[in-house]
Amino acid sequence: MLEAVVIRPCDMLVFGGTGDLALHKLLPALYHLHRDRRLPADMRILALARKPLGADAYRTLAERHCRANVPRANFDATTWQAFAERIDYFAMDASQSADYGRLARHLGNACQRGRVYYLATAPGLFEDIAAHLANAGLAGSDTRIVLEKPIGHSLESALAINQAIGRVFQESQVFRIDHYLGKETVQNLMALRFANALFEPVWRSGHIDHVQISVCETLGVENRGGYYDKAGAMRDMLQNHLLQLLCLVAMEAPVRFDAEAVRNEKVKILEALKPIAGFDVKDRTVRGQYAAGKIGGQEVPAYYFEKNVDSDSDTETFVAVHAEIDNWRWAGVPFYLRTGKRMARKSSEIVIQFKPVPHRLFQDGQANRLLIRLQPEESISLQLMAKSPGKGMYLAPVELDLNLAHAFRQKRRWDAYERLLLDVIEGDSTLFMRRDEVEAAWRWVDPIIGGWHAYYQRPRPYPAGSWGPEQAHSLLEQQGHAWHR
Ligand SMILES: NC(=O)C1=CN([C@@H]2O[C@H](COP(=O)(O)OP(=O)(O)OC[C@H]3O[C@@H](n4cnc5c(N)ncnc54)[C@H](OP(=O)(O)O)[C@@H]3O)[C@@H](O)[C@H]2O)C=CC1
Ligand SMILES: O=C1O[C@H](COP(=O)(O)O)[C@@H](O)[C@H](O)[C@H]1O
Repeated sequence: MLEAVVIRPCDMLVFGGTGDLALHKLLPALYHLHRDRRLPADMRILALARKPLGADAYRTLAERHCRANVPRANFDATTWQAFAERIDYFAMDASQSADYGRLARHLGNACQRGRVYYLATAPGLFEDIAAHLANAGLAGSDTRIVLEKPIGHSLESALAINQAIGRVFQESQVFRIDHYLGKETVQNLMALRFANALFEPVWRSGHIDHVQISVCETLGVENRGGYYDKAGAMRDMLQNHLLQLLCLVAMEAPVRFDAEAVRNEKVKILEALKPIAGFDVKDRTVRGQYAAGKIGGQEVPAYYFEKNVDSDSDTETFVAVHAEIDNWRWAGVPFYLRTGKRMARKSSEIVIQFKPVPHRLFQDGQANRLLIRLQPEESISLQLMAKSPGKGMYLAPVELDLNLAHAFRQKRRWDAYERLLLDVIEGDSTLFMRRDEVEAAWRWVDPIIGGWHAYYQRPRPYPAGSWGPEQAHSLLEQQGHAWHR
């Protein structure tokens, strides 16, 4: 079992402090934790990036983004002032070793304190940052490092990053973050499966017809075109978030709820994924790219007109995969995964479609369905068949609803990053990806990307505001299934 290393008092250094992630997600999450008195009282936050900014200018930038990203009712000037006193900024080029000497001098006595390094930068910088921190004597046993996804862009690059990080930090100091694991409903999926006796007997191929995991966004690539055009939906979303969701649906019950036990079970699922390579790639995957269309009544441009995107780009903004898990529990059960940008509605959900009853007594019966909704609202509902009132046995589906926001309405819903940042500070890596998980995920994804190149086909266009390319529907129709709406 991993020992959680207590590193208080500790500071947090955010590489990429001027970036989209730091300003939109990390600082608002830290603000909320500060407001709820969850942060160590003397914890300082040092944002790092190349942009030459003074600490005050950075605090002004941070305040603007926190005001925009924290619900109005939770933001007040007094709390902000106290939070802002924790924040400092240091301009440096993270790829230059000389800048780490300057950083050590800037930290001064704070060098004696524990530190969390949050790498909110492109993965291309991870190896340099780890090596330079070590050379500058800034990577002792009282430090932790948080790596944002995607870890690399292929198995080879992920191995190189993991090795470089492993040369400097013990695995127990490394936190590979996947913010989907911090979402309440995702953790509720584990509670549902492993704290209720009801589901386990039917949670298997004998009773489950198929599983759908969909993460549909209405957003385009916003101001992240430069990064996204090199990544695409497969590396940006499916390799990490969707495969993590699949693991939580499919894994065996861990013997304990701790980092090693949970991650041991997840990695078994990733290793049991049936390889998709060669010709199978054509039959079992669909890639798409959004064309011009309308979202919420507004005209939006095609992907290749987005800022910092190549005008001839063949990057996919949509991907759908028919996956299978080669183990006793799941043999023969299709797992359909789908994610895309600029789709008809923001909706992230997991659908567990049960098989029909073995012998039909009534005319109009439908098989049961469990719907786990992550976004926009969090809910879990089980569709059952019930008799419609009146004469005759006429059946209709009814929902047994667990509205989580309503059930726990007295409690503030935490953003995923709040929960995960606190876990890092407290040294709990249960909801973070272990090195072998990341590598197993790339081992499965790489041949699919390889197949796309080998049997080259441009991504199928789909109008912005639709549910993806037609071929994504055929992928399920071939098996007698359809995407849940
Ligand atoms: N944005 C999001 O919602 C999410 C992002 N992620 C991941 O987080 C990471 C960062 O994403 P995002 O914030 O969107 O990216 P951005 O491009 O918005 O930010 C990159 C940051 O890195 C800094 N940076 C770049 N090069 C250097 C350098 N040589 N030295 C020091 N700082 C540098 C930039 O500042 P400057 O140019 O001033 O140096 C900037 O602060 C990516 O890996 C992404 O996949 C993960 C989940 C969600
Ligand atoms: O990691 C990422 O996630 C977001 C979607 O996150 P969500 O919590 O809003 O569902 C996605 O937009 C982004 O491209 C990706 O890098």
